[in-house]
Amino acid sequence: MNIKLNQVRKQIKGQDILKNINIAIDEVGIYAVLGPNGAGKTTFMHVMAGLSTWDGGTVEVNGESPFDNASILRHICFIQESDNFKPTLKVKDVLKHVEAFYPNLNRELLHRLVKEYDLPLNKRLIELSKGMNSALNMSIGLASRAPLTIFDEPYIGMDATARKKLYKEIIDDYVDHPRIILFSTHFIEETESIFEHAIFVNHGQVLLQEPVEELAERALRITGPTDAMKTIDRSVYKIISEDSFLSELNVGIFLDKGQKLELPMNCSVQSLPLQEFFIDYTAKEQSVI
Ligand SMILES: Nc1ncnc2c1ncn2[C@@H]1O[C@H](COP(=O)(O)OP(=O)(O)OP(=O)(O)O)[C@@H](O)[C@H]1O
Repeated sequence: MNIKLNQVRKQIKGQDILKNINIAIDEVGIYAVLGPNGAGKTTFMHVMAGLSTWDGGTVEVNGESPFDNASILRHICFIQESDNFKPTLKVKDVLKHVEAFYPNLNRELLHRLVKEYDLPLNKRLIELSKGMNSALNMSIGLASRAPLTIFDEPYIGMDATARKKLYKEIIDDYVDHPRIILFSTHFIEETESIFEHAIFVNHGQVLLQEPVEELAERALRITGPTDAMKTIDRSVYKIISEDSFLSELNVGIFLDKGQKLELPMNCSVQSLPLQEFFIDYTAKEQSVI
C-alpha cells in the first residue's frame, strides 16, 4: 500500500484546517501521529482514509483517490475514539459485520481478543463501558489486518493493564503481518517503544516525518558545566530547548541530516525521548510560525 498527499488543503466553516499537507508513506511500519489538541491529526487521517473530502491538492492511496472508493476502503480500517458502529448493535453483530467487510480480517485473532478482553457477545454497544468499547474497537482494528490501519486515540477508558496488553498484541501481530499502522496518541511515553516512524502535525501541517531510529541519533540532549556548554556554537546547531540546573546546563539540539556534533569537553550527550523531543520541537516551531 502507498499513500501520497500532495498540497492537500481543507477548510471547515471557513477556517483553514489543513494547509498544504505533503506526505508520502510507502513503507510498512508503525507510525506515531503526534500533535497538540486541535492540530489537525483527525482531519488529516480522515482525508487519507477516504472518510472526508478536501478542498485542494491530491490524495492517492495506491494511486487512486480513496474518497467514495469502495475497493480501496475495504483495505483501510479507521478506528476512532467512539462512534465506530451503531450503538444499538450487539457485539456479535458488529463482529459479523466486520468479518464480512474486511477481506484480510483474521477471525481467529478477533475472537481470541474478544474473549481475552471479556467482551459479552450478546450485549449492545450502548451497554458496554467505555473501556470495553475501546477494547472491541482495538480488537477489530488489529484483527482487520487492513494494509492501512489507523487508530485515532482509540483507547479511551482502557485501564493500564488492558493498554499494555494492546501494545504487545500490536507488536506481536505486526511482526508476522507487517502493514502500515498509523497510531495517533497523546500517551507518547507509554507507546514510544512500538513506533518505528514519527509524524508531527501542527497547525494543519506536517512538520516532520522521520524514522524513530534516526530521530534518536539527531534529537539530543547535551548536559555539562555551564562554562563548557556556552562554547556550543549556536549559529551551527538548531537549539530546541535550554534549561539550567545548579551549575549545569541542558541543551536540546536537533541535528540536520548528516550533521556531526562537536561535544564540548566534560559534557555528556544522550538521545531525547520521543515525548520530550515532540514537546520541545513543537514549541520551537510554534514560536517560529
Ligand atoms: N466539524 C467541525 N466543525 C468545526 N471545526 C472543526 C470540525 N472538525 C474539526 N474542526 C477544527 O479543526 C481543527 C483540527 O481538528 P482535529 O480534530 O483534526 O484535531 P486533532 O489534532 O485530532 O485534535 P485532538 O488531539 O484534540 O483530537 C480544530 O481546530 C477543530 O476545532
